[in-house]
Amino acid sequence: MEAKRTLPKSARGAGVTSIVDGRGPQLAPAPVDPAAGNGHADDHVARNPGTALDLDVVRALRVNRSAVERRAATLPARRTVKKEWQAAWLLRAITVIDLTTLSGDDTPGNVRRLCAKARQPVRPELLESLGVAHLGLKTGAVCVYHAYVATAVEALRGSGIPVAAVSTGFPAGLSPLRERLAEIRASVADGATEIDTVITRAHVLRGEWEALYDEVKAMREACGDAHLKVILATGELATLTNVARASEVAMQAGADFIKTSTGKEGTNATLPYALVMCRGIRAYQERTGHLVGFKPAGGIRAAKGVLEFMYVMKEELGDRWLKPDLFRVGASALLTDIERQLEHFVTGRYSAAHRHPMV
Ligand SMILES: O=C[C@H](O)COP(=O)(O)O
Repeated sequence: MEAKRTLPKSARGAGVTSIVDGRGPQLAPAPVDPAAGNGHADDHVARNPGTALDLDVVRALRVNRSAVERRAATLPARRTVKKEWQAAWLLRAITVIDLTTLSGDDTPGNVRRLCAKARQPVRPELLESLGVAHLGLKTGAVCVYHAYVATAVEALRGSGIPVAAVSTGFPAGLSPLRERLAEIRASVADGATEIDTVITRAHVLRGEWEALYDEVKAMREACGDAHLKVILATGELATLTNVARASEVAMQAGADFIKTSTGKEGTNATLPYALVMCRGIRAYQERTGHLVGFKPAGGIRAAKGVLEFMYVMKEELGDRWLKPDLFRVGASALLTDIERQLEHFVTGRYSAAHRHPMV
């Protein structure tokens, strides 16, 4: 009979509470113990209250594109995780996925199936083989259009999985501000506890930082207790300096997370955008003491790809930013590849993607 592989004890283990720095060529395992931060309710940082708009800080930001691109190009080669450590990191990745469906042909049935997948992201027999069936692995959130918030809330009841809504005239965000704010309030009223909003890109392209600050601040107010993820649509902001400045303004205005993309831009999440935004988060924390989360989203479909974003988090912000309250990955199809990789780890064989349907 074929021997199945499992995770090493240290990657499974109760009591593993942080990702430990690897001294050798490999990273140490990511913790996959719920006590190490798989939970949602019990592991939240204090919210970023924002600050007054500080234009001196915003205007002083400049990004050297070629330096950032060089760093982004070397990062995946310098950091790799293999075999059982990779399986452990992929299990960790599942806990930060905002499992997303944002299609014109979404239906209540699709959304319910996606929610079932969020509750049980990996087939039970695979989790058994990996020795982690007891962990109650689930995704970070389910992310849908406002129209499906109530459906998702109902389907996820009792699971502890939050529902995130893309509100504010997603993806272009060009409807009148009062309508965008009303949409946020409606999503919160329907039970969304996380709101992903888009910004007016023209404010960034024209350097209208006060207008951007006021817009994000109004969105934060409309969210109430719901957490605000501000989508910058980085692929439409023209320069990395604009990405850095827009990140800073969004954080000053009270963003709980800054997020790269809607998934609908020509260029979505990339490592250079992630580097610039994570460095902005670090500088903001050093200056104000407030912690802001990061969410790369759009076009992240391969297990290898999500690991690269995790390396950025670990290198630029540290282990604290690898938990769901400060790190999410917005993705509609990534889970399929992660499950395939886990199956390969356990059985030595790849299965067809259609054996891991999302909906
Ligand atoms: O926020 C999430 C994105 O819209 C998902 O994009 P994706 O379909 O390319 O994974």
